[in-house]
Amino acid sequence: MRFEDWEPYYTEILDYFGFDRAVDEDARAVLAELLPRDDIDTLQTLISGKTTTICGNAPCLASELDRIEGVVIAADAAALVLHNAGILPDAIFTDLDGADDPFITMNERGTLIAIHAHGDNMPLLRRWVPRFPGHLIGTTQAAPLPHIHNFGGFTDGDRAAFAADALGAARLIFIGFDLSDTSVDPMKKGKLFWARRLLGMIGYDL
Ligand SMILES: Nc1ncnc2c1ncn2[C@@H]1O[C@H](COP(=O)(O)OP(=O)(O)OP(=O)(O)O)[C@@H](O)[C@H]1O
Ligand SMILES: Nc1nc2c(c(=O)[nH]1)N=C(CO)CN2
Repeated sequence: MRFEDWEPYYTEILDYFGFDRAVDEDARAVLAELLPRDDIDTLQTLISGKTTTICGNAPCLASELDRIEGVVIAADAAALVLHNAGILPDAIFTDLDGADDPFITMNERGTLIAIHAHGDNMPLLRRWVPRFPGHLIGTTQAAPLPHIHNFGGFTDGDRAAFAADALGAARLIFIGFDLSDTSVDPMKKGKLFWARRLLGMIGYDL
């Protein structure tokens, strides 16, 4: 998705949550400075033309692992559920608030980490980015830079779906998505509302 097409949704999201665009841009600069490489070609080769399963972190995830097909992308802490089940995801999309040491192990073993910069995760960027030894890309929800990508999408799960769609996945399968989850706090409820709305834009009514 071109940034001009994403920007009206981004502006609405900023208003909805009271986030500050300038701070997102500061985070983007921090990530651009910290990121040692851009493995977008690796991610594109992985996904292009393939069935891709996007794993969200709803409580139902563990019981839906038998639906996995093709390339496996985990949204943030969904990667830990996969790791505990002995499944190595091909990629993890994360703003790092669910990151834990197994992310490093998985990255060492070949999992590409797509690290998202936003106004509320600069300390996490500084703590985690230098620790990843393997394939990495950087993402932003603000305007992209040459090596910091914006495929559209907001939460880790829907951002992963937007990226897979943009990189030419043949078909997306969603597991671990419960966008009507009532067990979540009000902030998360708002994020899941946006995840549903944005996924609808690219043809997935969850
Ligand atoms: N019921 C759910 N609870 C949590 N995540 C869900 C749910 N349904 C779908 N997801 C997707 O799983 C992703 C990963 O969730 P997780 O709680 O690990 O990440 P998070 O970083 O805390 O979430 P967020 O991206 O909303 O900040 C979410 O970004 C969301 O897209
Ligand atoms: N500024 C800001 N941006 C975000 C945030 C967040 O908490 N703050 N969370 C996200 C993932 O859900 C995506 N983008």
